[in-house]
Amino acid sequence: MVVLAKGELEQIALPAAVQKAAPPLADVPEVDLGGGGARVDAARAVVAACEGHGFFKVTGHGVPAGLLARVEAAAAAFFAMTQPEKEAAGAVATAPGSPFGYGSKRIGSNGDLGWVEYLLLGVTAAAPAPLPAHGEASPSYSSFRDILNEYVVVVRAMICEVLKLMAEGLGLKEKDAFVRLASHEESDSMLRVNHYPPHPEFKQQGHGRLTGFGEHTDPQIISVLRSNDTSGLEISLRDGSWASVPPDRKSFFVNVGDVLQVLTNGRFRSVRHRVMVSSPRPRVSVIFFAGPPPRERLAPLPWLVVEDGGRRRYREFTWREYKASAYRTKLAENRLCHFETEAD
Ligand SMILES: O=C(O)CCC(=O)C(=O)O
Ligand SMILES: [Fe+2]
Repeated sequence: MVVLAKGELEQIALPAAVQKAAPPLADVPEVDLGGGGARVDAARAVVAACEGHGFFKVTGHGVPAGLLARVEAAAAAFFAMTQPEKEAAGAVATAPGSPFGYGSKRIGSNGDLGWVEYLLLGVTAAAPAPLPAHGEASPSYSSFRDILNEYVVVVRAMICEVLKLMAEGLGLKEKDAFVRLASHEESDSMLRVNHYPPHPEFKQQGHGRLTGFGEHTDPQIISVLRSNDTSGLEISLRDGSWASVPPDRKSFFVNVGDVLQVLTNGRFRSVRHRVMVSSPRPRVSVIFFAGPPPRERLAPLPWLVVEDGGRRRYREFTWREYKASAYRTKLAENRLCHFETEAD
């Protein structure tokens, strides 16, 4: 269970002005991967969604419901362990000083706080066991890791399919422009399992909503999220207002990340999102962040620069450089602005 000190609670509880619940997102864009329609239509739908909200729902993905249920149950069992057990299990999954492992309330190392606890794991492209194995890990972490390994393999396959559709929909000659980054053997991907404990009773003090995970964009290429049926995810719309995403445990949700915004020269939108906690039920989410290899040089794709009238909106940088820059900033900061080119 997450326990908060008094000062921390003040940071996580929201000021009265933002206590009002965000309205539900009326038109969640949906892409059916099930082969029901023409491939060209799915490719067009993916591109339209990435240009619009930078966010869409994936149905017809073929990931067995039984696997999703096992992941959810194993995550719930992991977070139901005692605090010392979680810390011990999370610590054996990582080397000291790394961002990976179990964390509670503190999101990253720059002072961001949230009503959340999580397990963050590095994922390599080497199948079939992408997550680290440790002989001395606790039994509950070992079985959780095995289930997550299975999950990573099927979700990565789905991500590759989505990335191919994006290139097709954009009419790129290089059909593997995106997928080669996520399937490269050195791809720097991560898996985060988030647990938002039920909202504690703070009503007497006037706190109705807490920040679960503060607003941010995801730095990678794309992130693919699956959650239980508890709401909380909100996305920022182009007019700056927030909309809550109705949960759907049968589907996946895809966020465009910063890298994809750069590769598409700003045509796709890296979506700002956050998680608000107001439910008496816990929220459990699992997010796969598909990142490029650390040494990969990232820049707008030439064809998309031509289509944009020759204006190149971002300078070239490596993923390693971008990550180093991102880790120095607070969650909510705009990180891409440091890599923008001057407007003519
Ligand atoms: O837990 C969620 O539903 C989303 C969290 C998130 O945006 C993240 O971990 O990057
Ligand atoms: Fe995120």
